[in-house]
Amino acid sequence: MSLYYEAAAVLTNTANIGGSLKSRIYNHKDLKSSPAQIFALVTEASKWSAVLKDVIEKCGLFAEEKKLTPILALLLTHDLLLSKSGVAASANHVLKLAVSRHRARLGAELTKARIRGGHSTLDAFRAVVDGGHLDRDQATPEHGRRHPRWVRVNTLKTTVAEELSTTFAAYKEASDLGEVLAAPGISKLYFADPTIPNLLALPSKVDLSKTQAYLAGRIILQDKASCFPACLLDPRPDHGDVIDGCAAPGNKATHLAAIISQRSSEQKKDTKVIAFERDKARTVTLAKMVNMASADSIVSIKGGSDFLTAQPDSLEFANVGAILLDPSCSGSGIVGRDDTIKMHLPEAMGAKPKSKPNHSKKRKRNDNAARISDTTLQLVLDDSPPEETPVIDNLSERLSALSTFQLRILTHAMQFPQVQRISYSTCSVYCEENESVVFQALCSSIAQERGWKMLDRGDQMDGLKKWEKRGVWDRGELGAEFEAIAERKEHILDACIRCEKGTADGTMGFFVAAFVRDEHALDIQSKTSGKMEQQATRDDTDEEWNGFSDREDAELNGDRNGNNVETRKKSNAKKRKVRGR
Ligand SMILES: C[S@@+](CC[C@H](N)C(=O)[O-])C[C@H]1O[C@@H](n2cnc3c(N)ncnc32)[C@H](O)[C@@H]1O
Repeated sequence: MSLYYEAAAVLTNTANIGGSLKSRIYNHKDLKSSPAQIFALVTEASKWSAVLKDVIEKCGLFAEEKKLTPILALLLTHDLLLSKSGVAASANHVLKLAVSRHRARLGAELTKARIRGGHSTLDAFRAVVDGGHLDRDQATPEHGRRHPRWVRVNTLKTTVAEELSTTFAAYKEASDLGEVLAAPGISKLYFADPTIPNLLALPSKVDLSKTQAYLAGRIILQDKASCFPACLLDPRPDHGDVIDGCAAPGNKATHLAAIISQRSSEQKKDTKVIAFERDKARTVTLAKMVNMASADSIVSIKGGSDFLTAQPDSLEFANVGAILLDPSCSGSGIVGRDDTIKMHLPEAMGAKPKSKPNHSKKRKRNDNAARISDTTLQLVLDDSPPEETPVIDNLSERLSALSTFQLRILTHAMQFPQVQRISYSTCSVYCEENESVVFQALCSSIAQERGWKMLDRGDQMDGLKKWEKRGVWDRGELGAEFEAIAERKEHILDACIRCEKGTADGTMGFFVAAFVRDEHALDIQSKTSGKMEQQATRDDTDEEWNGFSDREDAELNGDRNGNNVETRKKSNAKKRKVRGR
């Protein structure tokens, strides 16, 4: 099969592989042409498609060439007029003949388009197309405002200065985020984010997926809002280990690792991130990401493990002082991706295209990678793992189930005796999953008993303190169930942080809040546990010791404080009756 038939088959997805352009090409086992050649042909032709559609239609190609489909006509016309090596087929190949017969008329139409656009030469025209300036429509996503390509520099492996002088050496510094948002999608511009350290904003369509920095895990593609939780949690060496309760694909876990590593080395402490992930398949992605980010020595993965079954009193977590929770949510804040290619397909005058690509009926539910209409074909370029998949069906039912689960996981985290800080985040725009969960958690018996309160705005890291979008309450008067916090409502909302999608901030829709323990409550607890510990040790001397079981052996190995495991286990069991909701 020729290069053109194969490229058209990839675009119409006849092999039913689905997913992004890259996965359709690179996961296709039977291609005769080189995948790189097909990828280059499709992406180059898409850049020119707004011009070529016009050229082909004005030339009336379909009236004479009945065998050409719109996609084939576009790909062949591209190579005939714009590729240095011309159409990649033998001189008498049926496809080559179908377009080369019309070379003069097609060429004349391209010249007219060039002159109409005010480009003096084909090279000048090419520079404009390559710069992404041609098609405003192509540069602007459906939600109206452009979304930057956010890049977190992984300080476990490199520094911002090093990346600016290598990966981004050809990039110019923008004066503000607005300049990045207004620039054509593939412009070489960057803006260093003032809120989050080591974060850069680039124009939306800059493709970094083939750069050494991306392939080696020196840079991580992570939305600005998704960087808020680790910064708000602000883990310090004296907090001890940190749990990430819902970790895959691993953006926040690797971000935590980077922050911890920087601070531990400053203070020579050896802290780690314990990353829970319930889903086995997503655990594989998490492990890959942790490895790629060189975070293996800091992040310990508990794959296929439900955080809700983690025992707060277990010795394994005795050194845990902070927990990051980013549980499953409705995903309603997720922004549609901008890294798509769009092909404008030619039509015969007054007629529909002869061969329509695979229609949406055949698409899998929730497959956002490809969208097809009669005149345009749109495909996501590559498959970076999403943090969350948006809920589409039965939203109100799902919101109720999600918020129940979110509250459960948050109050579970509040039960860990040594934990001093918790961050709670969602990529949801709904109050039910955000402020409402925070209010309910603060009113829970465990929060009251353990002295959990909000991390006040004034105590948040500098960039987040200055962030203007704060919590909102759109559910009217607070009911009796919130009596315990009614007086502090505004104060609590001011401690919550929101990001809105489709604004000049360039973020997705997001929510994050952090909780800390009242110093007084911590004091009381440590005195109480000290007394209980002494009592438990006295009790233990009266009991017969039967040696360690396998599980206890494992726990012994995990006891980083070198304490007697039996003593600790028994005393822990007596310490407290944990109460959640
Ligand atoms: C929103 S995603 C987390 C994104 C991640 N924090 C990041 O930044 O890359 C939620 C993840 O939590 C996992 N999850 C949900 N409930 C869980 C539980 N009870 N215990 C552990 N993982 C859970 C889901 O499988 C999913 O991978």
